[in-house]
Parts: sequence; structure tokens; C-alpha cells
Amino acid sequence: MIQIENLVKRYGELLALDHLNLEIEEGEIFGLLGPNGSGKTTAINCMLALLKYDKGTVRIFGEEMSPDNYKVKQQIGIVLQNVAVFDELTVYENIDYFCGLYVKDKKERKKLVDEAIHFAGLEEYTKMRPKKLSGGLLRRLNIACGIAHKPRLIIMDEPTVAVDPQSRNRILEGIKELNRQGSTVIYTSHYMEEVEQICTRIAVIDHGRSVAVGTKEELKSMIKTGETITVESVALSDGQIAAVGALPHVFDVKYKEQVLKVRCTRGKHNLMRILSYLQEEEISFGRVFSELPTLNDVFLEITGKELRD
Ligand SMILES: Nc1ncnc2c1ncn2[C@@H]1O[C@H](COP(=O)(O)OP(=O)(O)OP(=O)(O)O)[C@@H](O)[C@H]1O
Repeated sequence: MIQIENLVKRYGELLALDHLNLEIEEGEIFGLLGPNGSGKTTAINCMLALLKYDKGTVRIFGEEMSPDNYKVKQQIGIVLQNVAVFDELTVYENIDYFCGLYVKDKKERKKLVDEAIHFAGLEEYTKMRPKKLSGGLLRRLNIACGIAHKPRLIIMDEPTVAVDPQSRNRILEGIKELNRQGSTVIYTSHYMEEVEQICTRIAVIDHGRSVAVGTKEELKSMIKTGETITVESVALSDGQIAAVGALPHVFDVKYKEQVLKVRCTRGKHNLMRILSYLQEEEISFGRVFSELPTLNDVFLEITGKELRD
């Protein structure tokens, strides 16, 4: 449905997209996961021909994308980071206006606007003007305006930034529902939990490149980390830290402020082995837990840095 090949975008000296390649199928909720500044917004803007790029091609619905390809643009719903609504219109009028750009039939439009209001949970606010809405409600209005016409493709750029947890959940569940109703979704985020929760496939983005693509299971199976074991409130000497590092399956040990973090490859009894060592050495410790790999581990292993700042 969407093919992006060798996309290059420079802002002066800065290489924001570095031969980005992506292929997105109809029916997916496709996540672009990367830290702030990795190029997600630039990729979206280039994809939509809102921004000129230096090299590469973008094809959407089999057609080359260009600023005046209205046939393709009509089938896309866009929710960008900056809220773009009219202050002088009410919530209802805003959604009706944006929906009206695509749907001329009044009866059909009313149905779609009502559905979008319900989708965004804005029933109680339809007569209000945007200035009176809280940040979370304003973002929900922004989303309702972008999706009311039930587009074939929905592109959302970090729609949950600075949104309260209740609004965030509502937005995420809503996206899954839109996808069930037939829309393909491209979703950018630097929150790995969100991407894990809703995306069918994920591209991990770093420095304007796609460094890994797959389902969350596929991405996690690409890496060495099988589990990360954390031991809290533990006092260790350098020699003891080195001894933990030498245990079977252990490939990375971090020790900071009395917290020990041990990354192990897949294998049985990793936790038991570490605890036995601590007991043998008569070292006391607090809480202990083991975590399965996260998308942060994927990012860390591929790029050498954390997904979060
Ligand atoms: N208009 C611009 N002029 C110059 N540099 C820019 C411009 N827009 C973005 N950049 C730079 O390009 C890089 C990619 O930015 P981009 O906004 O695409 O990343 P992002 O992953 O969407 O991050 P964020 O989540 O912070 O928006 C960053 O280093 C950013 O500072």
C-alpha cells in the first residue's frame, strides 16, 4: 500500500532522513518507533509531500505521491503533532468542517461527525470552543477532525504526547477500532508501550534510518537479551560485579546506586544462578525481579543507546 524507497532529507548540514526504506501493507497498524529527533515527523511530512526531499520515492496506493495528488490525499486522514483547529468554531463545527472537505452529503456527514464525536469521547463538549478545552480534549478534537471521514489511510504523528492517561487509553483503543473498521494506520511514537499495545508491525527508527522492522515478537527474537534481572539494594565490590558478569548466559552487567541489572541470553535458571551466587557470598539484597525483553532492549542492542532520553 505504501512504498518508501531510499528517502533522503537534509536540513542544511543535518541529514534527517538517511536512505529510509519502508513498506506498509493494507490493514496494518504500522508503528514508527524512535527517540525524539530520529526523523519520524520528517518522514511523515515527506510521505505526505508536505515537505520537499532530496532523494528517493514515495508511492501510496500504487501512485507516486506529489503535492497536488489530491486523489491520494483525499483518502488520507492526518493527525499531526500541532493541533490545527479553528478557534472560532465549536467542537461540532470543527469536526463538521474537516469532514465536509471530503463528504458533501449532509446526512452521511452528520452520521460520520456523530461517530467521530463518540470515538473521541467529546459528547459533552460539542458546543464548546477549542480554547475552553483541556490539553487532552484538544488533542482528541484534533484526532476527531482528522479521522471523521473514515479515510483508507490514517497517519498519526505522536497523538498522545502531553495527554492524560485516560485520554491516551481512549485514543489507543480508538485507533484499534478504526483499524478494525478498515483503515490502515501509520503511528509514530517514542513510547514503546504504546507501540507494543497497538501496532501489528514496527519499524525502529534511528538517525533517519529504519534499523529493524518486524512484529514486536520478531524484533525481540532478533536480539541477544532473553531476560533482564534486577537486584535492588545490594552492596557489591568490583570483584563481585565481575563474578556476576562471568556467570553462564550473562552478557552485560550494570551497577549503579546499589541496583544491579544483569542482562542474560535465553537460558534456564538465570535468576537462580545469580541468587545462589549472592547467597554463597553472604550478600544481602532487597527486591529482585526478572523482565522479558522490551522494545527498549531491541533499540539498545541495535543502536547502543536507550530509547528514552
Ligand atoms: N525545519 C527544520 N530545520 C532544521 N532541522 C530540523 C527541522 N525539522 C527537524 N529538524 C531536525 O531533524 C531531525 C529529525 O527531526 P524530526 O522532528 O523529524 O524527528 P522526530 O523523530 O519526529 O522527533 P520529535 O518526536 O521530537 O518530533 C532532528 O535532528 C531535528 O532537530
